[in-house]
Order: sequence, then C-alpha cells, then structure tokens
Amino acid sequence: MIMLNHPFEEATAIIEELEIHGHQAYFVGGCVRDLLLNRSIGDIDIATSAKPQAVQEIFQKVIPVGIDHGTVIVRHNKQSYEVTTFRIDGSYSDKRHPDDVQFIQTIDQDLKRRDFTINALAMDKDGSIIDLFNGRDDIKHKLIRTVGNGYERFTEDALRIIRALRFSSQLGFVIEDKTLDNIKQVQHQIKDLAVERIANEIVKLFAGDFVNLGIDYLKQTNVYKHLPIMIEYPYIVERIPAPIKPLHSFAEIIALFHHVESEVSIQEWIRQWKCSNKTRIEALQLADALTYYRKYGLDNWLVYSLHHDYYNGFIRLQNLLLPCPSKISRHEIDSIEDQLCIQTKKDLALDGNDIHQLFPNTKKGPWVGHLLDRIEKEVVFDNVTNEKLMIKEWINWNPPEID
Ligand SMILES: Nc1ccn([C@@H]2O[C@H](COP(=O)(O)OP(=O)(O)OP(=O)(O)O)[C@@H](O)[C@H]2O)c(=O)n1
Ligand SMILES: [Mg+2]
Repeated sequence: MIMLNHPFEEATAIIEELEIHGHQAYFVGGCVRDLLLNRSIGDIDIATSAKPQAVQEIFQKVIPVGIDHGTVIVRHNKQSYEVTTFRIDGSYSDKRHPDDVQFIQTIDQDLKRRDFTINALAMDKDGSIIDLFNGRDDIKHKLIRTVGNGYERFTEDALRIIRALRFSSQLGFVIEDKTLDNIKQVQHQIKDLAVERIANEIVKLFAGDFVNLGIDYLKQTNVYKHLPIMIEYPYIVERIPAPIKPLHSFAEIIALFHHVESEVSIQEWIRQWKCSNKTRIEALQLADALTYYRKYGLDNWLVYSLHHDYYNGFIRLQNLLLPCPSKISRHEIDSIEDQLCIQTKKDLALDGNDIHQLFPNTKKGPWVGHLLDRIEKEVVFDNVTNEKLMIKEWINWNPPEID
C-alpha cells in the first residue's frame, strides 16, 4: 500500500462520495503509473461503476463532457476530475457501431480494454493497486507492452501506436518485441486518424525527456512514413540533428523540420497538420529567426523582430543546430533586448504624417511605408537616434525612392 499525498489526497473525497452511494471507484490510468514512477502527476482520472447519470446526481458541480462515452468532469475544490463509468467499447469489437460503448459493473473488463500494461493499473482510495496485467513489473523493467493482443489493441485505436512511441520518449521505456511487431503490422491504419489527435501525441513525443529514444522508434518502426508531410518527404526525419533536446511546442517542431527542408513551407505544415493560428504565428517567427541567424548571426534586428515569448524556443532550436562552443544563452538575448531603443514601430519618433509634411507635394503611396521600414532598421541598429530631428536629418541624406 502507498501513502497517498497531494494530489491524490484531495481526490479521495470523490471516491469516498461514490462509495457512500454504493458504487465502486478507483484512480486509473496515467496518474497511477506516474505515482509509481515518482513522476509529477498530471490529470487524475477516476473509473467508477456508477453510470454517468448517477455521477451527475451525486456531485454538485459537474460538466458532462462525454456522456456517451461515460465521462463526466467533477469539480471539487477548484480541481477537475474526469470520472468515467467502467466500460467496454463497442467500437472495438464491432466496427459498424463506432460510438457504441457498453457500461459494465466491474473494473476488470475496463482495465482489459486499455492500451498498455503500465496504463492498465487501478488504485483504491487506500493506495492498494489492482494490477491484472503485470503493469508494475513492466514499470520495473521499463517496458511498454500492450494489454493482451497487441494487434487488436492497435486496430481498435491506431493512435495507440503513436502513444507507444511517446511513452517511450517520456519515460525512457523500451517497446517490448511483440508490441513492436504489432506496431509494424498495424501502422498503415494511422492514415485514418484525425490529424489533431496525432499532433497531440507528437508534441508529447518531442517534449519527452528521452526524445532521442522516441525519434529512434519513429524511424525504426517507419511510423513516420504514415504521417502528413513525412509521407511525401520521408528523408526529413533522417535530417533531424542527433541527439536533440526536448522541444516545447508543435511550432518548434515545425520550425525544425522547415529548417532541415525549406522546400516545405510553414504554411503547408500548418495546413496539413491543421494547426491553430497561434501555432502558425509562433512557427513563422521561429523559422524567420533561424533563417536570419543563419545569414547574419545574433544581432539587434533578430532580437527586435522575435517576440519575447519565443526567445527560449529560438534558443532551444538554434542550439540544436550549433556546435557546442557557439551556443546562444538567454542572457545574451536579454542584454541585447535591454539595449534596444524601440520595441515596436509605433515607438519611432516619426510617423507617416511627419513624412507627408516633409514631402508636401508628393502623392501618398507605398514609398512612405518603405521609408518607415528603413528608418526602423536604422534606429534598431542604433545608426540613427530615435529623435524627430535626427531622423529628418537622416532622410535628407537618404531620400526615399518615390513610386
Ligand atoms: N487510445 C487510448 C487512450 C487512452 N487509453 C487509456 O486511458 C487512460 C487515460 O488516457 P490519457 O489521459 O490520454 O493518457 P495517460 O496514460 O493518462 O497519459 P497522460 O499522463 O499523458 O495523460 C490511459 O492511461 C489508458 O489506460 C487507452 O487505453 N487508449
Ligand atoms: Mg491522463
């Protein structure tokens, strides 16, 4: 038995409440695995014999996020807990009714439907563990192994193939031989998955502490040949520098791939992987910064153009690509930032109106913007002081090309 501390202690109240109402309830999945591994606990998931309707009646604050699949979020002391009814998935045994799930009364069958032995653990409120598939042994031996027949587990949900690789990357675990064979047999089904689900797992894979192991599996299994863009440009995976360090976002991953094969535009990555606008902006900024660095190195303009939030991502990526002695530090970037005399174009001491007053007889046009761009660069590089008079003087010597 294990002494349960935070965050399990707080969640015990949910299990007790379900038990008081005559139901069974356990901690399940990743939280139990991570507890045994001494890793920080992400979400706490609870499995129960109570039907979703009953769960909703027992607790005051609930969010019915996936009633059809038996999942209700219970809010307790400002925390969210996913409470899911014991179930077997109809879709797994009968592909004709994909959303058909069947609620059941015992946890055994529920554990049997899960992906890997290390994830098929349940724990009661006192810390006793139910381990029907030797998940604890596999944790001890650092092994990723499917529960039962791997071919079936992966056919039920091909995302589990990518999950296997991402767990190896997060935990530094080896994929057990048969499981690896099954991955190779079923991987062509990856193409039918929603790309957003794959992207979620790929982000975790590239963020893992053992990312190089994850990437090795990606190559060794040929799984990457079933992923968008990598289908068409399989060699880009070979071009990932090795070893790498963990990356923190999908945008960083895209920027890295774009750097090793610029023929695939950021836009294309965003389109095929259905990324958010936020990811698009971040990836474009990072890719621009890497390209600029390759040409000019680290200077005022690079730091000025790159959004503050992406400094660390840029450093992470750039340092993968640079030999050891020339690595960039955050301190280096911060001290350049501190000395920048403007933060944005709006900080320029002179604007479009001022320019029109300087050239009262000249028609408005794109030349005004171009001139401002040049001024901005001169000011950022400290070639011109950011004062109206000084800038006007500069314009005198560097007259605009009027279109
Ligand atoms: N395709 C999937 C996804 C999930 N699960 C089961 O549902 C649990 C919870 O899923 P999820 O939160 O996605 O994964 P975790 O293992 O909890 O990992 P993480 O720590 O990243 O949340 C898993 O442990 C596993 O038992 C599964 O069997 N098959
Ligand atoms: Mg989880």
